[in-house]
Amino acid sequence: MRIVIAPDKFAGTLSAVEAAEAVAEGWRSADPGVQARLLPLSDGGPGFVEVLHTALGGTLHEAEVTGPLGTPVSARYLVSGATAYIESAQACGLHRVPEDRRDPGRTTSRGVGELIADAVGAGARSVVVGLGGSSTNDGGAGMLAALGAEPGAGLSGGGAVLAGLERPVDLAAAREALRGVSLVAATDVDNPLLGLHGASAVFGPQKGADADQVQRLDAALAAFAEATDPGGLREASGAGAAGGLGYGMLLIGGTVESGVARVLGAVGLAGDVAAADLVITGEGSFDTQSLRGKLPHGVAKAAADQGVPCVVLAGAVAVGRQEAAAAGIAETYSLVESAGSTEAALSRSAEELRKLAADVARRWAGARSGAGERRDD
Ligand SMILES: Nc1ncnc2c1ncn2[C@@H]1O[C@H](COP(=O)(O)OP(=O)(O)O)[C@@H](O)[C@H]1O
Ligand SMILES: O=C(O)[C@@H](CO)OP(=O)(O)O
Repeated sequence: MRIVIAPDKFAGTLSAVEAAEAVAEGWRSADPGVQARLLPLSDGGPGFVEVLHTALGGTLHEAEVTGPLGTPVSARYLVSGATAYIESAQACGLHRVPEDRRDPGRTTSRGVGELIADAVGAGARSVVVGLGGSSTNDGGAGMLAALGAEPGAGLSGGGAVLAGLERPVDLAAAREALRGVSLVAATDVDNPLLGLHGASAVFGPQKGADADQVQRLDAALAAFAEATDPGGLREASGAGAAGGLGYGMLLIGGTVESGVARVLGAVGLAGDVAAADLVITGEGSFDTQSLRGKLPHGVAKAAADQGVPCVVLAGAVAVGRQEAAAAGIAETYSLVESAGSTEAALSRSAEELRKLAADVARRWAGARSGAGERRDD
């Protein structure tokens, strides 16, 4: 039996690499003859650099940059050929901010701009920035300031102070810094910058904003949009990704591309799927969002395109059997169910994922030999 194990991270408990390894170990324990191809994946959020490095090789560069709260953090980006892959969450991710200090009015994306400048300085002609898992809501203002936008000081203090911007922001130096460089925002978030579906309203609460702060942050981003772009970039799909970092990148000539498509293409998923009997994917929470372009959906589609069955092993599953089947997913399995409780699934995630994978392996082995029966959980 040949299987491809291609999960996203289980946010908060397992990186994509750890999840893939746990599934492989569990499966092998029940089916030692299995040929397993491990392809841990990312949609541009946390894990982006690690999974691309695993798949592509290349050189990791380390840089000390401004963290989300203004203190330095160490971040790594990948250089493969003339392309640099930057993971914005390494510079300004939510996981970088202790829970009691979460405040999307204060956090800055400045470190992302410092990483872009570092990569361009190292000779990159193409810079792909993975967006997601951010702690920020500053429209990419900090990133732009690090690349030379003025007034720099007014742009690096987080999202809230943007409300006080009194004159147009001068983007000439930031655009000049990227002359001749292709800049790509890799994300599968299609939200605009502002309003009901914008960065503040949709992603502000997970970063610590209450309803009042969401309103204030949205107004501050509107002031930033007035000071930066009289045109329609604020409406663009993906402008609202990573607290508006998508918008900031669009302002300096960036384009938005699907992070899932970028990663699946870079790791060559289609070729591995074609040679497999079964594809396994997964993530922390497999819900209706997952069926709207998130990573497991992309993997399931790649499997369906080649007529290979796909199963999902997730922390929690909130997708019905029919919905999953319509997305080309044969079976879904939940760690919360197999471990017996959310607490157990969260606290013993690797061990429980190994056990679940072994159980699924026995069912598939049984089904293949005609002696067993598969069922959807
Ligand atoms: N081991 C686990 N067991 C159960 N649920 C998990 C586990 N790990 C993560 N989760 C759930 O998944 C959620 C994150 O969802 P995930 O799909 O990984 O990320 P995102 O939605 O940011 O892409 C967490 O908030 C948590 O509720
Ligand atoms: O960083 C963020 O603001 C959001 C959207 O880009 O990320 P995630 O989808 O990982 O919650």
